[in-house]
Amino acid sequence: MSLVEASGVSHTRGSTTVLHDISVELRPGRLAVLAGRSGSGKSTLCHLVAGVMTPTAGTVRVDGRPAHRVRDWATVSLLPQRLALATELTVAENALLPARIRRRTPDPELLERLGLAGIAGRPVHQTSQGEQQRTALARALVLGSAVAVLDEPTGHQDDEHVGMVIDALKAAVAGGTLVLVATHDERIIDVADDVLRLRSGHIEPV
Ligand SMILES: Nc1ncnc2c1ncn2[C@@H]1O[C@H](COP(=O)(O)OP(=O)(O)OP(=O)(O)O)[C@@H](O)[C@H]1O
Repeated sequence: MSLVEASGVSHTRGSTTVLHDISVELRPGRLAVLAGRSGSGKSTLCHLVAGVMTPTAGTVRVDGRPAHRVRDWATVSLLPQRLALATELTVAENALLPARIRRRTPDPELLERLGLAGIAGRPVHQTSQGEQQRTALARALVLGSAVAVLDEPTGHQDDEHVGMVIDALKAAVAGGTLVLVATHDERIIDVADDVLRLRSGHIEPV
């Protein structure tokens, strides 16, 4: 059964149509990659699946509901390119916030897995960009959401930390999450279950 279903989706930003008639179905427990050059429409499609934008035409459904109506982190979480962390709060406070709000016990290994355990108590404004990106990634994974939408999760990571990020993605998939990653990082594309290639807003035929 598909968890994310986009049907006939087109999207216009300003005066430009940036996605053209996209139809895809994605199942739970998969690592799905949106690959494509800069400007091909990856972030836009991520935002539509995460429900923070609504398509100009067509429908995006998550678990049978219009994506923009979901608004529940346990159903769809998002790692945006602009991380939207609370910089006065600590790494752990940011990463674990969704669990705290829902009174859920977070996976005790999550911060360790992402190399954040040693800086868990440090305010985010005293951390590097790569650390901040992994903090926002932990926040997207902490609830074991049905769908985790991750926009360029390795954009600020060195090789060692790319390995950690990939391990965290695999752990989420093993737990049943549909992980949807926008990336041009071949190291993630290599381990993906499904690869959707975007070119100028069109899905390329496989
Ligand atoms: N706020 C905006 N207003 C108008 N056009 C936009 C806006 N944001 C993005 N676009 C345009 O939409 C198209 C798709 O952008 P998008 O950010 O989805 O691409 P992307 O594949 O994620 O790129 P990148 O890898 O650089 O993040 C691009 O042509 C871009 O110029």
